Amino acid sequence: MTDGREHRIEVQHVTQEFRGAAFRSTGGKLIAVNDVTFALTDNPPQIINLVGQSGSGKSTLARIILGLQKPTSGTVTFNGKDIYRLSRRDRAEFLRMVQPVFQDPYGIFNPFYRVDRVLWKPIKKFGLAKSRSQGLELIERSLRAVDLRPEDVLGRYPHQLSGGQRQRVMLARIHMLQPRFIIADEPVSMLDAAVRVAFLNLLIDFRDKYGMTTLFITHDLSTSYYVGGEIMVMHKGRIVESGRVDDVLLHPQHPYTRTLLASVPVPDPDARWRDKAEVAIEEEEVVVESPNMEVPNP
Ligand SMILES: Nc1ncnc2c1ncn2[C@@H]1O[C@H](COP(=O)(O)OP(=O)(O)OP(=O)(O)O)[C@@H](O)[C@H]1O
Repeated sequence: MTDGREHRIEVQHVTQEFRGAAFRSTGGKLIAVNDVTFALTDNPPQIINLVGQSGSGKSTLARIILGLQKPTSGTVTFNGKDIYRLSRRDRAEFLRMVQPVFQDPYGIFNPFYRVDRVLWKPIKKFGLAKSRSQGLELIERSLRAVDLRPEDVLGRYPHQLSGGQRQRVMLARIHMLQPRFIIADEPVSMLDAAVRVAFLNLLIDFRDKYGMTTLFITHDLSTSYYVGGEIMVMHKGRIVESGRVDDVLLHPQHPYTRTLLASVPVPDPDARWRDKAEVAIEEEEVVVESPNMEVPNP
């Protein structure tokens, strides 16, 4: 649970270059992330969308923020400390407080083990329970919090669950850990529309009930429109436009944002999806008082 203080991730002038023969046409290197600066805070908690087409650098940036890939230059700090130079103790705190959700968590599940293992691991690693029965109680509570019935999940192997159930198990894990930040990289792109909405509602719930801030990475503008909040548009490694979702999507300023919007397929005439999107944005306007991102002009 939150300790009442503000937690902050600062991404400052982060650049990631990749070098290799594959990039011969661009001088032997590719700048996947180009001088990106912004801050995430859990005060107030919110969902910040990071959108851009395939190859724009979103996943690379996510990996850098998660501490999985040290950038070529620039820094990422968590509560003021460089995440690539943390002490053992601070790193343990960072690993608990900043949790990933990936496109398909299948890679995180070992196909030879029951899914229970993914839920027991954080309990052991972070000492979340004093006894087996307390651990089981925590697991069951977290599964129910993400609308999964423990009896439908526990004791099963990953392939025996649907993609939506596997993603919810990852959210149950997050519910147990109560991190301050979720870095969600295309978490719903493999889910069908109904399951997708349910997953997005849980992220919104996590923000409202537990004060978690999510960096929500997607190439799909309609999901950004649904979750609302803030949005950053990424193009060729740079953040080219940012602001509130409704402002940016309804009144795009940057030509790339306009192109992205123009490439959105005509929406499915599913009136419920549309209605919910509008309601979500109206609610956002009440909940979020001020933007908490600082993004430089391109
Ligand atoms: N390890 C790597 N080595 C070389 N090039 C890489 C590496 N990782 C990513 N890239 C390149 O960096 C660019 C940005 O990739 P990245 O995966 O961050 O984009 P993305 O916006 O997340 O795209 P997608 O939505 O398709 O995942 C791409 O051109 C990609 O090919």
